[in-house]
Amino acid sequence: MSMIAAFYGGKSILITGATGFLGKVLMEKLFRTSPDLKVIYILMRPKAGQTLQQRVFQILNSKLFEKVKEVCPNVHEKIRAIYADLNHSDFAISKEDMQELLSCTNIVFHCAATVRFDDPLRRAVQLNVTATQQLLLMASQMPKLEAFIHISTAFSNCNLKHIDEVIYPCPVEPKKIIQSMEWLDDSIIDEITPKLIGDRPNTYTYTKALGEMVVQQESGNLNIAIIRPSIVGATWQEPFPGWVDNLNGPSGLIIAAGKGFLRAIKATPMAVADVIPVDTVVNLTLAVGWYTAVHRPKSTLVYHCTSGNFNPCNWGKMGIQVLATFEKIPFERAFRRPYADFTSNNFMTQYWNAVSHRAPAIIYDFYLRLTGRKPRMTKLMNRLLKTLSLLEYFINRSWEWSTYNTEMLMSELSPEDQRVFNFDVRQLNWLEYIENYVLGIKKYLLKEDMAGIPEAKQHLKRLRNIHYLFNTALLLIAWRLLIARSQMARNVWFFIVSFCYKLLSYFRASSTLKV
Ligand SMILES: CCCCCCCCCCCCCCCCCCCCCCCC(=O)SCCNC(=O)CCNC(=O)[C@H](O)C(C)(C)COP(=O)(O)OP(=O)(O)OC[C@H]1O[C@@H](n2cnc3c(N)ncnc32)[C@H](O)[C@@H]1OP(=O)(O)O
Ligand SMILES: NC(=O)C1=CN([C@@H]2O[C@H](COP(=O)(O)OP(=O)(O)OC[C@H]3O[C@@H](n4cnc5c(N)ncnc54)[C@H](OP(=O)(O)O)[C@@H]3O)[C@@H](O)[C@H]2O)C=CC1
Repeated sequence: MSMIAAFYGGKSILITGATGFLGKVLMEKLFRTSPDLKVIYILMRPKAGQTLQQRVFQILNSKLFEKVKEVCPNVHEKIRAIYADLNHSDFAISKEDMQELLSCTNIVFHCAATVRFDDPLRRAVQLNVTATQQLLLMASQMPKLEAFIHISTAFSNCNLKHIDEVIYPCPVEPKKIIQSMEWLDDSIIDEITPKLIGDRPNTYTYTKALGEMVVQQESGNLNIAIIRPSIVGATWQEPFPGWVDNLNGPSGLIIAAGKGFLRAIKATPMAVADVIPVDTVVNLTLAVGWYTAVHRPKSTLVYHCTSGNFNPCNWGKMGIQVLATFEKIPFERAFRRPYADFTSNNFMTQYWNAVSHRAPAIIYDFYLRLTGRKPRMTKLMNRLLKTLSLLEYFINRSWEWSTYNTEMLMSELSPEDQRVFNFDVRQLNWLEYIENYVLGIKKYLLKEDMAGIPEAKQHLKRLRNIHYLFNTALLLIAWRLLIARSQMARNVWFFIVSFCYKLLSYFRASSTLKV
């Protein structure tokens, strides 16, 4: 019997960010392994014209929850969607709901965050720092609370090369940052942002570091732990391999490469691709929840959930395997044949951006205009280039994360828990994982049918022929222009033609002799 699964039985669990990538997998695993849990409260907001109930209905009826419905048929009754907007000072939770949350919650998993790299500092602080502070304040009023688990990121201290499982201080106190956001106007905030984030690449990593400081400072008597996952990727094993539902991290770029938009990328092939499957993060999170509540460590423990020092894979290997998978499982209606290369210097990056990204987009938009349609490729390409520039920082560096606490926890688990809540990435086969990841993107993100693979292959063959035809035509035009302008080119051309003619005559003569 799994001790961790038994621990969550009968518990009232509060999850923020339950509608996000990580939150959904966390809920799924909780229901599947502890179907006797009492209730999961999810703090959520209506979105895209959907009410809370419609959003919950959609999640529970998705493929991800198919197994849950077998083991926990009354799962609908065990989810309590509570209206909350973490951008509001008191989360805009009703009095009655707040009363219930405060009096019943046993465990809190705080997953909600803005993970955008380009968010203005004010927005990132509100969600990643102020909301964390407010949630901790709520937690301190929960008499039955056993553990508070805060999800951070392994990149919160990406300005360092070696990162320990400790909370590093930022130069300006989070409380001061929160206060200043209340009275500074947007233009001043924009001006001071580069100074505040210092040698971090964006407001996301900076505010996640501030969030950790808040957790440390406001922890009081709470049992708290922090989990720092690296780049969260598709599921490895559970509930099935390859599940993914958003474009963050590598997923968006895999689509861009598979559809033939992305042809070159500024990346260091030998840099470690510290991707971690989302189900591994969830297993560690649930194990940490159990350990924190049951063993009550004296201080706030930080757990790195990374793959690099257990089972490293680099971007070069990942890129090659992604491209190899496209051969077997191509995406439908590709713009160009998938082929991408890593470039290492700025000049080559600019060159490939002009030749392989911008020029084809301009030509295609010109074609769309000619055929009376609305041009869209240049806009799409500009977005892709913006995304590439934001991700560049992470694919040209390697980090070392120490994992003492994570290894300690692994050794504390019973063999059964090690199996049910497996977070040992030494067992991960990268080639298999990447293939399933690409397949998952095709099925669950692009919603493409596997029956369309022969047609997709046929389409790629047509694109290859168009490519050859285009290159040949280009070569001939260039050559024709050269001949018209240069005597030397004419001489070379005359030499080649007469040489070919002689070669042909020779073969013809020798074949006549044989007969
Ligand atoms: C040798 C051969 C080599 C061959 C190589 C070829 C294969 C390539 C495979 C290798 C892949 C390598 C990939 C490396 C990726 C590394 C990522 C590292 C990240 C580490 C970060 C730390 C981890 C974390 O803690 S946080 C989680 C990560 N967070 C993110 O990833 C967020 C990033 N996203 C953003 O910040 C924004 O969404 C942004 C700025 C990218 C776009 O903002 P914008 O306002 O312009 O657009 P949106 O409204 O958000 O969306 C508009 C449009 O774009 C689509 N989109 C959104 N995100 C992405 C994305 N990441 N990639 C592509 N497209 C994206 C979105 O769906 C919208 O589309 P619509 O059609 O308009 O709906
Ligand atoms: N994905 C990754 O690669 C990594 C993620 N992490 C961390 O993991 C956690 C989860 O990330 P992930 O699941 O990928 O992120 P998602 O963007 O998929 O999910 C974010 C969640 O936060 C919720 N949220 C955002 N703003 C608000 C708000 N104002 N009020 C209420 N809820 C809000 C979203 O709700 P809604 O659906 O309504 O928008 C959503 O449920 C984050 O803390 C992130 O920093 C760490 C390392 C890597």
